[in-house]
Amino acid sequence: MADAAVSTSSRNASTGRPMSQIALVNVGKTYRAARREPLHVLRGIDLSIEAGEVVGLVGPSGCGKSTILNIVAGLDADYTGRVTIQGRPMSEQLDAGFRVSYVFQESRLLPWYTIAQNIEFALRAANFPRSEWKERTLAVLDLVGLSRFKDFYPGQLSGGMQQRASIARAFSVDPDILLMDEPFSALDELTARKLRQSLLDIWEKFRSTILFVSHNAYESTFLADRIIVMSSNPGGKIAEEIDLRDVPRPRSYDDPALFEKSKEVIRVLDRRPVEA
Ligand SMILES: Nc1ncnc2c1ncn2[C@@H]1O[C@H](COP(=O)(O)OP(=O)(O)OP(=O)(O)O)[C@@H](O)[C@H]1O
Repeated sequence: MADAAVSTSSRNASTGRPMSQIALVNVGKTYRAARREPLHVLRGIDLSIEAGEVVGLVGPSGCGKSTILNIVAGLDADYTGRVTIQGRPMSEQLDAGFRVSYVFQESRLLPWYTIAQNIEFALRAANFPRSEWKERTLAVLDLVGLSRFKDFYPGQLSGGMQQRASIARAFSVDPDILLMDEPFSALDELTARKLRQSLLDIWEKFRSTILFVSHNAYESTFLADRIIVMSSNPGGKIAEEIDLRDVPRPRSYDDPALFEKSKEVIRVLDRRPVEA
């Protein structure tokens, strides 16, 4: 809609890129398969994520978290309702060059390319000039501690290293929106902690809008400004929002305030009152 067009004043101060507020309005999703009852996964979902905000989606298995990410990524266009980025239809914004990176639970690297070539592939797809590829590739591999492995093929790396490479690939294009589906769940806790911190360091610098899915209450509270807890009811309704904007950054896993918020997430997931 022209009246909601992105103006030059609404730009990210660090990157100069347009701001990327995401809104889902009355979004519904039904999976239909032959000889099966339709599965209504999402119904009436209203969700707004401010530009530069980090929002976590948590909820029981099968409640529709990945479905929401797929819709926001533009991978699933078969839904009802409206999804906008900065007030304009998402599909239009993606066509106009909004950069969305998606980190999945598994690395999804192209096995016939080296790690560096995988990242260059993403840079080419995002229209970065070839002259920038080498520097960007090395910079992101350095962030995830994989510089030495740039010429290795995915099959020559451990699962955790492959996942770090996929995170580097996502960061390489300076995404306006970063979507992550349990990105650290396959990693050992120490590596996961390092990568969460790297993610937040990059976010502090570039302020991408981040929407992630996690099953880990501590991870979610460490990363997020807000956590959206979804319920398992068939409508996939949003059960509660937990606000962490009052927990200062940089955060520490030892911060009692963070621990309290984690307990709150678990309480909502568990639907049990907090013990006095
Ligand atoms: N392509 C598909 N076709 C049919 N049903 C699907 C499809 N993708 C997902 N579903 C179903 O939709 C529901 C929601 O799936 P989704 O992956 O969004 O859940 P989730 O909350 O991310 O789950 P998890 O935490 O286990 O990853 C599940 O019951 C799933 O089986």
